[in-house]
Amino acid sequence: MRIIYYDCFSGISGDMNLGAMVDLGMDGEYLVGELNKLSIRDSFHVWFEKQQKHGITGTKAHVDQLKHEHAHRHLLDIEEIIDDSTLNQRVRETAKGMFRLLAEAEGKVHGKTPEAIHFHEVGAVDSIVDIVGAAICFDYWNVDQVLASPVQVGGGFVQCAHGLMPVPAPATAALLEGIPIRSGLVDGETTTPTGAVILAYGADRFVDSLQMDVKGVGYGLGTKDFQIPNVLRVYLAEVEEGVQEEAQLMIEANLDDMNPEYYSFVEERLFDAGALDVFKTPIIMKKGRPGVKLSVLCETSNKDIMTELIFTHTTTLGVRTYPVGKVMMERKMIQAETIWGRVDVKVGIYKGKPIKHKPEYEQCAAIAKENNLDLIRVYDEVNKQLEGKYDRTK
Ligand SMILES: O=C([S-])c1cc(C(=O)S)c[n+]([C@@H]2O[C@H](COP(=O)(O)O)[C@@H](O)[C@H]2O)c1
Ligand code: NI
Repeated sequence: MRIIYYDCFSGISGDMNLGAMVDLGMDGEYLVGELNKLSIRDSFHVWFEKQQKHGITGTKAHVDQLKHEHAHRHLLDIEEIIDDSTLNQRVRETAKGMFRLLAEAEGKVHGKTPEAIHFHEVGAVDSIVDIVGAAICFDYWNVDQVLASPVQVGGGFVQCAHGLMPVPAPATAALLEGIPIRSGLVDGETTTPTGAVILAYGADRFVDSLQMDVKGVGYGLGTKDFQIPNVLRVYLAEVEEGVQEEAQLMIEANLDDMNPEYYSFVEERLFDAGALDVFKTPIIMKKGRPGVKLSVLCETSNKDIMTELIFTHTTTLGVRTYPVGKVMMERKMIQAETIWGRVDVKVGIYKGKPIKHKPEYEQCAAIAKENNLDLIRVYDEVNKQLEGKYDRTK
């Protein structure tokens, strides 16, 4: 499987992304030619330059604004600009999808609907170039999956049109919901709303570590200078199809003196903080005492927060930790149209072949309750609808 892996140790912004893509081998002239399909082509000049940061040679993308503008665009204005272009449909849909996500994040922050949002900085010409450019890049590389590392957001405060904003800026924080982030490596904004939306929309998965066969590496240089190299690294790589082995961590504690009511409380906290799994095993401890082994599977980088939660919310005085390899089948979601409505179905893919599927339990249970049916009948109907929809032998 061909992938692009975003290594966001110093975050991501729209121009760092464009620079990294050209550095990875995308023809800069092709990218500029595609961007010139926008009706606002006379308002910008995009060019690329090889530069160094901390001795790392990479590509700096320059987006010069040619006309002074005070345009405060709404989502509909931007959708119109994109639709008026001669860009291919996939690029137009991706770019509009990213702007909608951005508008939803801004809407959440400013208490407005996405349509009512008055984009200022994030709707300026350079943001349109960065986002449409990102859509052109995704279309150009046409990889099977886009993966990314946890995202460094930086720290401190940033000056923007709203005034001083905490880093990550609120729109960035809203866009990064559900995405693993790291903060505080530098005093400044390493990830902007535009960078965040590229990952929030474009990345299929976020992983701490990855086994890959690297085919190319590109560095996109940022504008600011930090103590760390302000660059975005991207890899073009092959990963083995069907199975993915990731290094994760198991944290365990044996408990024999805890109020049973505390378990669900700590479990909820652990899941909220990003635990990948939490489970309990009955055990017999010394002196014949019955107890419970609490096991928490998590990303290695979440060790401290998980340990703190276990120490704070259980009676244990210590935990055991050990690295585990987690082998995952590739998954894809498909839909089954049943007589009671649509049901999502997870398909497990091994070495490129779909070999099993599982209807989403919550949706089947809701249908069973609403229609006074037994669950087996609902599962049978979903399975019937999927017959011939995917071929297990291919
Ligand atoms: O323009 C708007 S509404 C805006 C909102 C926010 C919020 O977090 S809300 C933040 N910013 C800042 O503007 C610059 C530009 O970001 P790009 O993504 O266009 O590079 C950046 O510092 C944002 O934090 C703008
Ligand atoms: Ni804003």
